[in-house]
Amino acid sequence: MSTATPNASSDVLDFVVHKANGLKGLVDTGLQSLPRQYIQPPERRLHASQVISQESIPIIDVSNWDDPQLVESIFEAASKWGFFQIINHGIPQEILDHLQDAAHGFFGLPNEERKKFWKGKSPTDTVFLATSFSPLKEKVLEWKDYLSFRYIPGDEKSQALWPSVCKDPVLDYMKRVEMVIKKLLELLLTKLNVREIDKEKEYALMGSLTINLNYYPHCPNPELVTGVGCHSDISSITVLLQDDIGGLYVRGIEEDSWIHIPPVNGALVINIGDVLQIMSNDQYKSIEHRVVANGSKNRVSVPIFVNPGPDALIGPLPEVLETGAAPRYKPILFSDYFSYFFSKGHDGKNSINYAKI
Ligand SMILES: COc1cc(/C=C/C(=O)SCCNC(=O)CCNC(=O)[C@H](O)C(C)(C)COP(=O)(O)OP(=O)(O)OC[C@H]2O[C@@H](n3cnc4c(N)ncnc43)[C@H](O)[C@@H]2OP(=O)(O)O)ccc1O
Ligand SMILES: O=C(O)CCC(=O)C(=O)O
Ligand SMILES: [Fe+2]
Repeated sequence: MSTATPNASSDVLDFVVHKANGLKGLVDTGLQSLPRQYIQPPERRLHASQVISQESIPIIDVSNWDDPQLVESIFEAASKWGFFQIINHGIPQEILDHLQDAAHGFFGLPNEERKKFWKGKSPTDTVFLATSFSPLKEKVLEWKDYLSFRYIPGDEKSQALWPSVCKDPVLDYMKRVEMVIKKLLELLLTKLNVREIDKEKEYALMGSLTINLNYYPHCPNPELVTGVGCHSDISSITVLLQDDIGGLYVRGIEEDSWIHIPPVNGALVINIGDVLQIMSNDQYKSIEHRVVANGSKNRVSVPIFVNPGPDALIGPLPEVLETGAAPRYKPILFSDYFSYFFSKGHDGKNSINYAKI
């Protein structure tokens, strides 16, 4: 059944957020032109002149985790770019393909089926469907819906309530990717003089895993909107699977320059988040990135936010300060940082100032 496209600004917010139709529901009304609610001011759009093609972020082969050169390559990429792609990580292509199919499968469900999982209505708090970033707090909405899962290994009771179209693909992926996350964190921490990740450090680095299925529907005027605005992640690291459409840009070293992260079949994009920048006292960089919308294709991407547990206290690691370096951040409770992050629209790298001394 088709529904009329809402047009007044308040109708759009009501239809998309309060009536739980999401952006996908809006696009499915047969949207011909862009509602005002989604039009970004010019200074928040990415212009072709800002994109540089001479630079690229590293692609790192991780087939041998014990290779001494690997730790150096990861250290360099995490310190300089804050972003890199990994290949030959051992997760079968079939598992990655099923995950992307699951994202399309969920967002292809009838509106009434998707709505059952809307934030605040979902049958379990370990999965919810949402839109944009902080839709009641931001000035302009982002061109994105997402289905978010909190992954707790062995939590079969709540996982039984996950949408059946994506439950198994998400769980199969999570079981395989956990080892990759642990290896990456081990290598990153080795270069910070941490010899062993004990239980306390493990909780601070990866005490909570969130996996999102992001859905960016095709857009009638992609140049006027933003898929995801300029931001850095708050995670320790983020592990992202993107499809073959492209659209993810990372801030370059030159003033106001942006570098495209090209889709590489089977690769995972890894980025350092604010938590690891803070723990490393700025040795590692959590770099701003953004996503542009596409005029003809529906893009999916699947980030895993490797986050601290909510009551972890985050600050520069003692091992990092052993050199006598002055701490640049004060200890913060991760749950406070999380709430602060979502209390406003995306605003580049400003969130980390919350923790700065
Ligand atoms: C997305 O880009 C990201 C994400 C990240 C994330 C990293 C992560 O680790 S988690 C990813 C999943 N996201 C979340 O878990 C955050 C979800 N939001 C919240 O938990 C809360 O909104 C809050 C941040 C704690 C703020 O709470 P509060 O101020 O009390 O506001 P609420 O009561 O929750 O909301 C009011 C009202 O709005 C509805 N609502 C809020 N957000 C959304 C949304 N995105 N979509 C749809 N609806 C939303 C909410 O349900 C309430 O509705 P009522 O009908 O009950 O009034 C890292 C980097 C990135 O770029
Ligand atoms: O969709 C993407 O490529 C990246 C999304 C992202 O940056 C995020 O969800 O934090
Ligand atoms: Fe991000």
